Amino acid sequence: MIEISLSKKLQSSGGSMLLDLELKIEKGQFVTLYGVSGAGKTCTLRLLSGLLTPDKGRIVVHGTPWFDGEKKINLPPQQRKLGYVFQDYALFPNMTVRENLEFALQKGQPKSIVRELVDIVELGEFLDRNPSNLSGGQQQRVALARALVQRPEILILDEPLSALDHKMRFKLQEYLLKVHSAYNLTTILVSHNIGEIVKLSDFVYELHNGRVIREGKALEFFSSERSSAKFRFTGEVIQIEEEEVIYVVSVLVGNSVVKVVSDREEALKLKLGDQVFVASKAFNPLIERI
Ligand SMILES: Nc1ncnc2c1ncn2[C@@H]1O[C@H](COP(=O)(O)OP(=O)(O)OP(=O)(O)O)[C@@H](O)[C@H]1O
Repeated sequence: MIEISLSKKLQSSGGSMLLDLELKIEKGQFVTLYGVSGAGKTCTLRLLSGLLTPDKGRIVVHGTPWFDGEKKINLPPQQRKLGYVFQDYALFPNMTVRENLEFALQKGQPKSIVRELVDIVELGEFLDRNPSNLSGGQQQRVALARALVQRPEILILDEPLSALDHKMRFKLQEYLLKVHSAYNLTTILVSHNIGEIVKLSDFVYELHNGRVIREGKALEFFSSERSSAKFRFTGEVIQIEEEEVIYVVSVLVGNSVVKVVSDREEALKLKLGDQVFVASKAFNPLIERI
C-alpha cells in the first residue's frame, strides 16, 4: 500500500496553488492520475519520487516511511524503489541501448536483469544502436526497460505514450501491461487518453487545483449515465464483457465511455477497435457495426 498524505504550495502563472493530497494505492494496482493541465499530476509524481519535497505530511510505501515531515525523514530519490518513465524518453544520446541499460545497474548488480528486460520488451536487435537511430516507440521501450533495471516496486509513467502514433501506442500499452504483471509492480500513470486509461488502469483519480475531486474504477469513472434521451452517436469499441447472460460493450465516444448492454448475437459480431454507432430508441440503446 502506498499512503500519501501531504501538502505542497505550488506556484503557477496565476498565483499559488496548494497541492493537498490524500491517496491510498493498493500494492499491485495500476492507477492513473487524470485531470486538466496544471492540476498537479506531475508534481504528485515528483513528490513521490523525491524530486520535490512536500511542505508537510507523510509518504509511506509498503510500511516504510519515505517522507515524514514531523520525524524529518526524507529518503533521497536513489533510495526510493521507483522507476520513472518520462514522455521524452530521457536516454543518453551518446550511449548505445546496451550502455543506457547497463549504466542504470547498481554497483555489483548482476547484468542478468538487463538480458531479462531486453527479452521482455524485445530490444535484442537494437542493443548496439544509439537512441537517435530508433523510432519513438523503440526509444520508449528502452526507457521502460531502463526504469526497471534496479527492480523497483513502483513504476511511474508521466504521459509516456503521448508522443507516439496510434499503432506504437497500442504496442507500448501491451508492454506496459506485460511488465506491470511480470514484475508485480504498483504502477502510477499520468495520461489524458481515456481509451488508454480504461485499457490499462484499475483505478483513476481526477485531480483539479491540487486536489482529488473524483475517483473510481476506470470504466465506471468514464461511463456516461445518459440513457433516456433520443440520441445517436459514433464511437470505438474498447471493451466487451460477458456478464452472466448479457454482454456489456464499452464504447469510447469523444471523451467518455458509454456502456451498452447487448445480447450475445450482437456482441459476438463486434471486436475491439470496431467503429460503431450507439443509438437509443425510447429507453433501449441499440448498438450496430457501422
Ligand atoms: N517545483 C515546483 N515548485 C512550485 N510550483 C511548481 C513546481 N513545479 C511545478 N509547479 C507548478 O505546479 C502546478 C502544477 O504543475 P504540474 O506539472 O503538476 O501539472 P500537471 O497536472 O502535471 O499538468 P500537465 O497535464 O500540463 O502536465 C503548475 O502551475 C506548475 O507551474
